[in-house]
Parts: sequence; C-alpha cells; structure tokens
Amino acid sequence: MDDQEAHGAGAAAALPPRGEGGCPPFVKSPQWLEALRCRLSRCSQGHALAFWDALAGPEREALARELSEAELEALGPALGEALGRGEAAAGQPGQAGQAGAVLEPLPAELCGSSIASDPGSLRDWEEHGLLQVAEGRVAIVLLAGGQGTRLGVPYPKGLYDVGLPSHKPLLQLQAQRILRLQRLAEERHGKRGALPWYIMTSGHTREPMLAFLRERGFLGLCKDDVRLFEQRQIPALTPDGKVILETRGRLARAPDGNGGLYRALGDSGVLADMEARGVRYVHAYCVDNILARVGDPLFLGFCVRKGADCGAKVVEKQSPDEAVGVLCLSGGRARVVEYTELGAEQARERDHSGRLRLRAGNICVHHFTLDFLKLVVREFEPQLPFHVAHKKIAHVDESGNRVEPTKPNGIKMEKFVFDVFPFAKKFVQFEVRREDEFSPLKNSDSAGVDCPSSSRRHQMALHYRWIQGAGGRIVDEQGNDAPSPAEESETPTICEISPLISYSGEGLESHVKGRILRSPFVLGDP
Ligand SMILES: O=c1ccn([C@@H]2O[C@H](COP(=O)(O)OP(=O)(O)OP(=O)(O)O)[C@@H](O)[C@H]2O)c(=O)[nH]1
Repeated sequence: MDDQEAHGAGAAAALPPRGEGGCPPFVKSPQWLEALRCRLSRCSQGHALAFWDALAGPEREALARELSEAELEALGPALGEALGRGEAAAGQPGQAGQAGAVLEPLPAELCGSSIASDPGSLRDWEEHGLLQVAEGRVAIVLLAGGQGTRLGVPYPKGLYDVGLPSHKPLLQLQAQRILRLQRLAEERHGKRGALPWYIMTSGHTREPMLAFLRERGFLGLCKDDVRLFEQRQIPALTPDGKVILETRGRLARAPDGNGGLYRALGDSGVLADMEARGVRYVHAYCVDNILARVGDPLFLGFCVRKGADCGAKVVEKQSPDEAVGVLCLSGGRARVVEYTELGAEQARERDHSGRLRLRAGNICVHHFTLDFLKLVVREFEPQLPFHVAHKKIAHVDESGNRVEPTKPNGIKMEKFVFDVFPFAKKFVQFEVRREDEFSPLKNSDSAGVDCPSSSRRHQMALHYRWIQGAGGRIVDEQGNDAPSPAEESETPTICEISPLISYSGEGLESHVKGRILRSPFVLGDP
C-alpha cells in the first residue's frame, strides 16, 4: 500500500528538477517563461498567467505544473467536438447524436437474467463465477473519483453512512461483501484466491479514503489486495474553451469522468499489476449503489460462459421518462444511450409484451476481460468522446477577487465508462431485479429520491425479504407482523444483516428459520 503514493496518474514528467532552496530553476529562467507564454498564446490561453507577476515561487511552480499537465492543445478541439455532438443530438431527437442510427434491444442470445433465466443455468453461472474467484482470476474495480456534488457532503461518498443500525459506511459494506464472496468461493471450490480491490480516486477523494482504510485496518481485507489509484483532473473551461482561474495561481479542475478509468488504469500501473497477478476478469462498479453485489459470481459466470469481452448489468426502466441511460445496439454495436439523447417517441415504444422496447437501464456494473481492457488502454482510449456538463465554477475576476457564480458559467468535461462498449467483440447484458441490486445515492434527503433515506430503506427491505425467504418472521413492538422497511411509517421496521453473514441471502436459515424476530433486528458481524 505504501507504494501507492508513487502511482498517481499523470505525473508531471516534463518538468525540470528543483534548484537550490527548493525553488525550481525554470521559474526563474526568462527563456522558459517565454516558451510557456508562447505555448499558451498559441492555444489562446494566455490569460492563465494574468497574475504570474504577483505569485510567490511555490505558487508559480504549482501553476506551471498544472499547465504542463493540462494537454491544453487538445482541450479546445475536444470541447468543440463535444458541443457539436450535443447540438446534433438536440437538433435531431431520437437520433442519439448519430444521424440515422436505429436503436435496437440486444438479441436474446446475448442476454441473461437473474429473474427469467432457468434455474439450471443460474446454478451453473454462479458456480463458474465462484470458480474464477477461487482461482484468483478476478479483480474488482471501484469507481470512486466522483465529486458527489448533488449529495453535497465535504467527504467522499464511499464514506457516507446512510443510517443503518450498524452505521457502516458504503465502503465498509462493499469490503465485507468482497470478504464474504471470497469465503463462498473457498467453501465451494476449496481454494482461497486473492480478490484484489482497485479503488479509483481523484484529487479530493483519495486522502480521506486512504486515511479511512488505514484507520479501519483495510476493513478486514488483506492490505496488499487493496490499492488506490488516481484518475486525472482536467481544467474546466468557459463555453468558448478558455481555462478558468479558480485562484490567481490555480486552475479550476475536475476529475475527467468515470471513463477516466481507462487512462488511469494504464498510467498508474494497475493494469500491469493485474496481469502480474494472473487476473483475467475485471468487475467494475460505482461507489454509490448500496445494493451493489460487488464481484457478483452469477454475472461473472454468465459473462465468462458466454465468452464475452465486455458486459453490463441492467434493470428494467420503470417509465419512458425515467432518467436512466439505456443499453442498446446501434449499427450492430452495443452502446448506452443517455435519456437526454433518446427521443420521446422512441422512449415510449413498447414491444409485443407491452414493456418498453428500449428498457435495459444501465446501472454501471460492468464486466471486462483483462485482454479487452488492455486493448482499450492501448488503442481505443483516445477515441473516447468527452461529454460536457454545464456547472457553476468559482473563479477570480480580472482584479483577482473571488467570484461565486449563481448560475452555470463553465463546463466540466468527462469521459464515460460505458463509451468503450462499441469496441467490444462480444457484448452481453444481464438483467437483475432493481429492488435487489440497485439503489443509487445521488442526492440529499431533501430530494426524496436516490438519497440516504431511500438507500437505507432499500437495503433494509432487501434484508427483510431475505429473512422471510429463510423462514424468519419479523414483528413489531406489539408482536404483529412488521411491514417491510420499504414502507414509510412513523415507526419503520428496522433490520440489517452483516454482509459477512450473507452475500445475497444465502446461509440465513440457521439464524432465523422458524424464529420470531423483533424489530429492530440486527445480525451483526460474526
Ligand atoms: O470523474 C468521475 C466521476 C464519477 N465517478 C464515479 O462514477 C459514479 C457515478 O458518478 P456520478 O456521475 O453520479 O457523479 P458523482 O458521484 O460525482 O455525483 P455528482 O457530482 O454528479 O452529484 C460514482 O461511483 C462516481 O464516484 C468517478 O469515479 N470519476
């Protein structure tokens, strides 16, 4: 773990070493400064040095580093391309930004389902997935570099406690699922394979996550199997492509989106590390889904049995206007079409069963072979498009005074993790029940949806169903059957099961079968 500090993405390789007194010699050199000014003016970013003369040595060094890392020449064209694509999509609803593209659901032979596939296949996929884990062929990648602006807490989402009785933060629930999965694989196949957890962080999430993991003894995982790696931060831009000074000596920057994963995997040495460990399959997921079945053996086994190089879990889209991207085929290639790109008519189309025709809602749980990831990092990453998000970006005005904008004034550019799907040779989709596997934490409670309360309720409702399924009965204070925790009530039913006891509902009979359990009921860590 201590070697992690050496693995940050995008080290400032091109900068000269420090001179005497800690002051970098290049900052004092008029030639160097002139070269920088020329470069900036060539890409219309000369204003980045507006306050240079007023900066102290270390501030100059920091700004020079940011500018040298920023790949400024590429930013303007990338923004132009992204804005052009956005306008095309807005002008032609239903064309998903690609004029004439016809969108189709994936054909049945590329689809599996935890709901509808036959029990024999489900058993086989799970066994096969567990075998891969037992053999140490699996790595887990957590996408945790987001800024969590909508949730609005000053620390990483992974450390958020949604208020379960145990008060375990999301990161701890996920670590415990990894431990349980390892145990299940060992029980089934007699071998304990390493199950490395690679956590992608960004500027503001890295230190708190690392500190938390250290404080809590890596949450029971083997320290060598937990590795943080950092994604890039790139400058925010004005709508006409100019970098923004957040302070007199610092650019406004933001993480480059969860699709920054691919570049970070290569730059940080994580891909090489996976290869050295004999990893063949990678399971990637988002930090903010409390129900995430981290490393799900069923999904894994399905993807491996199908010989897929890439796959995604989906849930059924609830209504035409639900704000979720849908997985579909476009020109024979898998892709996710954002809800903003899908025309209203296409979004409403139904098939013969009366369900939405394009209903495969993407939940950001993905399967990759290591070979596919290597190809992406080596060849395709530069082709991944940037997407734009219009945001309020604090900055300094011409006199250097701080301005907090009240409406969006700038653009953050992001790559998306799913934009590699079209490069897959064999792409598969696996449908799961939303209430079992998907409850995102995006907003604060005031929004009422995708918030801490809904995460807590959905997690406890799942555990309530597991208890009932295992033959237990939960009752309230008066001894009456307690309602599901999903139901809003003044005295909601409370129940929680440690992920160390059950990964997906298994192994609970000995704890609950035939028993009457009073809410609040907690099956804690063994
Ligand atoms: O640059 C990024 C952006 C997002 N992500 C990860 O992708 C997943 C989905 O991330 P979101 O797109 O929901 O963004 P967010 O969590 O940062 O929240 P907002 O600022 O939009 O409110 C989350 O797991 C997040 O950590 C990254 O890893 N890096």
